[in-house]
Amino acid sequence: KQYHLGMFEIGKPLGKGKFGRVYLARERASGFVCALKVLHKSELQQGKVEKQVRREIEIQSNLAHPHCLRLYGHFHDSKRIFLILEFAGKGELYKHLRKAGKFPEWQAAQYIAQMASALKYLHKKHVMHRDIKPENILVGIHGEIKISDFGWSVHAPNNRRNTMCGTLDYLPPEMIKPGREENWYTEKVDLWSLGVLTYEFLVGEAPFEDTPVMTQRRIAKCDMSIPPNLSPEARDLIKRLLVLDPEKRISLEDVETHPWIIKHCVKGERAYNRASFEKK
Ligand SMILES: COc1cccc(-c2nc(Nc3cc(C)[nH]n3)cc3ccccc23)c1
Repeated sequence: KQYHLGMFEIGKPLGKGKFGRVYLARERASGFVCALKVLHKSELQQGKVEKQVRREIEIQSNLAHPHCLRLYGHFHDSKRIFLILEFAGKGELYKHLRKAGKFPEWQAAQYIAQMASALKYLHKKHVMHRDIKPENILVGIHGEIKISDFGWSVHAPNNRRNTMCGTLDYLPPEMIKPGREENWYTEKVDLWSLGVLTYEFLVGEAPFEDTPVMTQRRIAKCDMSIPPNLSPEARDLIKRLLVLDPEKRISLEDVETHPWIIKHCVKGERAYNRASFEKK
């Protein structure tokens, strides 16, 4: 389907990302509400990210999962590239996290269960995201989360060439330690980042947060401490995700059936608790 700007009614600007602005938009013909991300070709050239944007479009337009932000289509004019994206009504997760400071365990567990489901879907398609962090997660109108910004996602396995920018907090050891052997890494990098995300949801700051040099050193040694007020189940899951050896990290299937997730996410469990509560 061919799209062009005239097909859309542009609404309020939602915000500015790193390489573009995002507007609320509505397709005139269908009335369908979406988010229109406008990227300026000149800025992409300066930032040397055209390839990344092409990859983001290629990968994200082939994804269809409730917890991955949909890319419905794209088009361009002489100066700009337009991405027609799913609209997530409650905006950026990291703003909710900063406002709340940290999330209660039941909320964090629901988010991590949704992330595990999305990552399972991506990994089945041999796509690794490589940039899982609160800034790249949006919240839908029903409070469900959506992984967005697939700019760093690639087909696994991969040998990192392009330099990483932004925070180091979420990088796994195998992506920072210049290995003697080729630093080939797999989608298991997303498991490490899931562990960092779980920690940050529950503690309010990342486990290796420090100066850039210290962060790298602490990641390479998995030097972090889990505050005592976390439940034993939450601590256990974090420790099974933040493992230096990628092959020894807990699998996404085991994350989904982990006691911490079951305790907070299985409907039966909640209904059971409520039922037993009402009986008293
Ligand atoms: C930097 O702040 C930014 C940047 C870009 C978008 C938002 C934003 N986005 C969305 N939803 C979206 C965005 C996309 C690509 N799909 N759905 C909703 C919001 C609601 C309140 C404030 C802000 C919002 C913020």
